[in-house]
Amino acid sequence: LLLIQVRVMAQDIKVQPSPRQVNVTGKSMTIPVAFRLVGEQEANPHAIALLKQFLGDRLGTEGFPLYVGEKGDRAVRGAKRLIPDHPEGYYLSITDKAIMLAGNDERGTYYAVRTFMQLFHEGHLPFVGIQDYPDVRFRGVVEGFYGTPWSHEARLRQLQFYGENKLNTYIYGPKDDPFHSSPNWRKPYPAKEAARLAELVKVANENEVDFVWAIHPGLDIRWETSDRDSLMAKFEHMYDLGVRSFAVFFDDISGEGAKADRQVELLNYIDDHFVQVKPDVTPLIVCPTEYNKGWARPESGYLATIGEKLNPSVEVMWTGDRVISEITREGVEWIREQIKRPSYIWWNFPVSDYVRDHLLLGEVYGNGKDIAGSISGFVANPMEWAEASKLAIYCVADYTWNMQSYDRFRSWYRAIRAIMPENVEAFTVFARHNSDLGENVHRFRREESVEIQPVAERFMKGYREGHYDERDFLALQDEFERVAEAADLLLIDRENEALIEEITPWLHQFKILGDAGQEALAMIKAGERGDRELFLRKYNHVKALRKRSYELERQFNQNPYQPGVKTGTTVLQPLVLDVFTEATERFNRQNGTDLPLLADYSPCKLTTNVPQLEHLPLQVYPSRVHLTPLLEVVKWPAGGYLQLELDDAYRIPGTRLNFDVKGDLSWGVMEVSADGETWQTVTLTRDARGRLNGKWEDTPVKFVRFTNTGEGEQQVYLREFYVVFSL
Ligand SMILES: CNC(=O)C[C@@H]1[C@H](O)[C@H](O)[C@@H](CO)N1CCCc1ccc(F)cc1
Repeated sequence: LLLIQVRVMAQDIKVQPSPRQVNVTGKSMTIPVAFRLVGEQEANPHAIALLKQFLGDRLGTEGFPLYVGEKGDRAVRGAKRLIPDHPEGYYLSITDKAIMLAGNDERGTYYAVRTFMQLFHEGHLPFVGIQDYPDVRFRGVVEGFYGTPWSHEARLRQLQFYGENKLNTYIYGPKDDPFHSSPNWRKPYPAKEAARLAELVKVANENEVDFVWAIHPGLDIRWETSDRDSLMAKFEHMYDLGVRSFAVFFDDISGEGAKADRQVELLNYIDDHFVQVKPDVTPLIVCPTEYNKGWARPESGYLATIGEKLNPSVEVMWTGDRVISEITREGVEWIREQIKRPSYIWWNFPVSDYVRDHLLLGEVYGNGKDIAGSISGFVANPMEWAEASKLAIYCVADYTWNMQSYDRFRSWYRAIRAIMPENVEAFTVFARHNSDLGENVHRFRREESVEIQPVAERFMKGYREGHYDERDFLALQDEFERVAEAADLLLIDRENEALIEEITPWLHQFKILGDAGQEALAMIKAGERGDRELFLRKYNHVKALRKRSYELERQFNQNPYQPGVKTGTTVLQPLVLDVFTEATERFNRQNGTDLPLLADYSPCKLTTNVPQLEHLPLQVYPSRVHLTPLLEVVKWPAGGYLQLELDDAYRIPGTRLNFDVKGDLSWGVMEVSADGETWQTVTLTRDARGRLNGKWEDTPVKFVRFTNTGEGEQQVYLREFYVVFSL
């Protein structure tokens, strides 16, 4: 055995999550050609399986001694006092005599193996002593978002990823899975789905992950024994499939199902008659109806009831001060008082089901490093894009294992290297400019384009004042070039095809952004040189790119909430628009031309002869246009019409208007036209709330109009008027 003494420093120990206590001697050895495994019979079989898979045929009965086991096992009895006395803790030592991987429990041994695997570095193993254990007991992911549930394959990849990064919890609770929520929560899974769940449980066990099956009965549960028995039967069914961890979600419900004392009665029953009687089921988890401070009503006594009456062994989830919020020390201490136990954090990030046109690829930051003492768990609610969510999940793994050492940038950068090792630079550029949410209902925002933002701001200010710094111009040009390059490199990337498939629409949008940025900057130079022909070329190119961008928005990621594909919305997109507008206005002034601005470009124009509607602003989205509601009464004269002209011919999968009038609307007619000459009537049907709905699926049309064909003036409230259009 050649003991080449290669100097190894502590920082060379590249273990993620960061171990708590690492002692290096500064020396290392070449990797033994063979290892003699001691302890196979007693050690955690998943740890042994992982070792065998990793070391292959180098692991046998001859060679360098490798002791593996849990506290109390013969193979590691020498390390007894060195193993941290914490759940999932482990002691790892590598010396020139032997290697020892000793867990405080089975999972600790598994984590010792995971750390051991990361110590192999360029043909060497450092002589090291590590004592390590996690800050947070339950760490992982809750698949709890609205939208398309993850695929089976995506889930299998997730479980593998959690095993690699010492996450121990995956909670299955996709809002849109009918067998998780109403009405089919009462039904057993059909054979095919059942088999898939059983496979997930198996793979979760192999990766030392608790597969938690959650049920969401609150929308239609009846507080009587029949439904209680249905729920118990469903849990038994899941137990038979191998599930050993259970949750009940009472979030996003109202009415009967939201009553605290009824919920507590059911939860205590499940705890007493199922969880506590089974030999191997982990603590029951509940997501309360009042799951954030913003929604907590002290007068309702909801949280007080939970705190006082719910069995202490039941874990209670919490999203923080608001639905989407950073988790602070003050916040977790407040809720701990209310529920009389540490809270089990459900962190609503990187979930994007309320900003579906955005990808949230930014750093994980804003949560306290001093909250471990007041929480029992921390699970992240991810995006419907499983692979893209791994960036944030990786950082959550670092943060929850060792909070004090958590470094938001270092972790994020390592996440990128772990997920896209062959395209780190390109993916870093892409992730940097796809991290903020834009305006949203929860008012939750994230940093974006942090490095280039000050350059962009300083440049635009200088440009407007007539004296920008050429270095800023060049820095922006360089950034837009990197954007375009990154998009093309990632589009042909084959190392993580599942990820590229998820983000391809955004990569196309990113490429357009990179090109548009370069061309908008080129407009400035052409304008300065008085080169009209070049200016017009660049002008037309940017307009064409803008149109391409709109077309992508209407084609990809269509959903009823935030359809389309947004990228770089916080700094780069506004910069392109500002540069284009400023350069075009200057050109128009210098040349007496009237080149329209991009801002004028809208896929929809409104014309009307109803005075009050003349300047009505439109809320234009990639695939629908809303008229801004009016509070005052609209006097709609006979023959009065309102017309929307689209920029292209589209089908109309849906149109809705709500004039809030009691009587019928026989005086009005909705029509569509392809050419503005010949019109066809759209049949409108009134729904339960008095709204008129219609659609046009025949030949695509460019015009939609609503006319008062009656004899006299009508008085209406413009509550709602929108048109959804699709290619
Ligand atoms: C802990 N449970 C939740 O967070 C429930 C839901 C889903 O999990 C969803 O993924 C997440 C973020 O969008 N929550 C938002 C729900 C907000 C909302 C619900 C009803 C409203 F009326 C308004 C907002």
